[in-house]
Amino acid sequence: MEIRYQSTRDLNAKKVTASQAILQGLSPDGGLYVPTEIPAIKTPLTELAKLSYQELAFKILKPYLPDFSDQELQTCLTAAYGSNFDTSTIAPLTEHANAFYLELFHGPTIAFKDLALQLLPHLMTVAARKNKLKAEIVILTATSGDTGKAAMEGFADVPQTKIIVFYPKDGVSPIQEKQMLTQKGQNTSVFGIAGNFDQAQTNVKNIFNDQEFKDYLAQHNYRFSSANSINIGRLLPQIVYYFYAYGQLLNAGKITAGQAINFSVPTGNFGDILAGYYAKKMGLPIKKLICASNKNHVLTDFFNSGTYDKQRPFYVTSSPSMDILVSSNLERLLYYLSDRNPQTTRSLMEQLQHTGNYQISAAMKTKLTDFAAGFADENQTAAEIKRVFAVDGTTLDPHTAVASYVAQEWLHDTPTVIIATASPYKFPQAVWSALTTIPLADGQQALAELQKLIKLPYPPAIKQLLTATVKDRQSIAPTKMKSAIVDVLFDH
Ligand SMILES: N[C@@H](CCOP(=O)(O)O)C(=O)O
Repeated sequence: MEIRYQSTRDLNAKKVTASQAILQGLSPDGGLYVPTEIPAIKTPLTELAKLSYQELAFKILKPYLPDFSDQELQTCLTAAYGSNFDTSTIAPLTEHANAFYLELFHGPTIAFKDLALQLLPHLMTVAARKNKLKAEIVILTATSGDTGKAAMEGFADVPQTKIIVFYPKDGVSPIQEKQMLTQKGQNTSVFGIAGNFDQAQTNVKNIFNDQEFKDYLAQHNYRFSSANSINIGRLLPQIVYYFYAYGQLLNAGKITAGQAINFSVPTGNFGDILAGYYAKKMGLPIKKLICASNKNHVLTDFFNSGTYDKQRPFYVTSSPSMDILVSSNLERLLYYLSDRNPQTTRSLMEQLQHTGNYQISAAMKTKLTDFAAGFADENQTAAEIKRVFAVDGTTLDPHTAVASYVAQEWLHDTPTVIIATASPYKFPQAVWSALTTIPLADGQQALAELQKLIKLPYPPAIKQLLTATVKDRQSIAPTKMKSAIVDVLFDH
């Protein structure tokens, strides 16, 4: 049976094709699309290890995208993973300080989101053609720093699309903000909101579910989709690099085929680590998926207690992309923990919405053993940057440092891959202050000072940023997101 997609909350189990799920982004009932089955990988790991990133991506993604022809998928992959990455290996694995780091920051926006967002626009374009879609697709995106830029970069000037991004105006790094404010493309718009990421994400989801608004837009030939990991088309491409990391370990003789390894994943919206969970369910030998959080450790508490409680202070940290208290993709995990029970999933999500918390059953809790969890506070994050730098001069960004810190407990008896999600140049102030007590200038000077210290060449994204024209920041209240969308679409 070919894979189709159904909502985590769909009591009638209505199914859509992969291309329809990608176009819709979110299920109409507010749930998230999940595949009707997780396909087992049949090719031996030793064979997968011989493939290029593009070839591997084809093998992994093809069963999930049965309504894409081989030719269509190949074309999308060739366009997505080429000279837009600064290394032909796309996602190199390096070894430092007794651990392996999967470098996912070699794409055009120097964050791991590029691995999915360089592909999604191509998948979306094919999906629109396949479904004979005439409407213009409006990609609504909430970001805590990385997704927004990567999504705009991916969708810039893609025909039949407009992309509108909302970010917390005081909750991203200056470089992340500058990356977004220098984005080119007639179809891109970005707004800073006077609120946090959770408000941006909740409002985006509410707008998605506002039938009256959707009907109004439909009359004007617009429909919504998403570039966040709530869109299954954003999540699936992320499965690939878990297999790719494993292959690189095999090729380097660091493990033998079948040997189980850990992945430590800096986690906010739970999309990246959920892709690892899919990889494990497909047959990749993973011992623990280590969910690494920052000071906003709602997920650590959930894994350790079975209770999810978002009612707590929201901290702005040095790892802003993880400053999240409502972790969207956990909904998909709840669906699996409940043996794919949409009723249970819906009820837990409704509890979260109405009371701010929920507790999973003892039976669901027993299934959390695929995961381990921990967090690093601000001092621990800075100390980890300093520790790894002292070992061999490698500079971690604060998100990677969180995962690296949390991984230390797990890497003694099992090879452990730390997902390195961003370049340190996205967070010069945080990295600098972790490495030295000398005060750092603001703006471009900060980058130059950091480069002198860490001696890492600027990636192309940073070189471009130095001379790019910066647009004025448009700040709005979170309650004005809908009117901002209307302004963009109707050019008010
Ligand atoms: N960390 C993210 C937040 C959104 O996550 P996503 O994976 O759902 O797009 C960011 O950098 O914006």
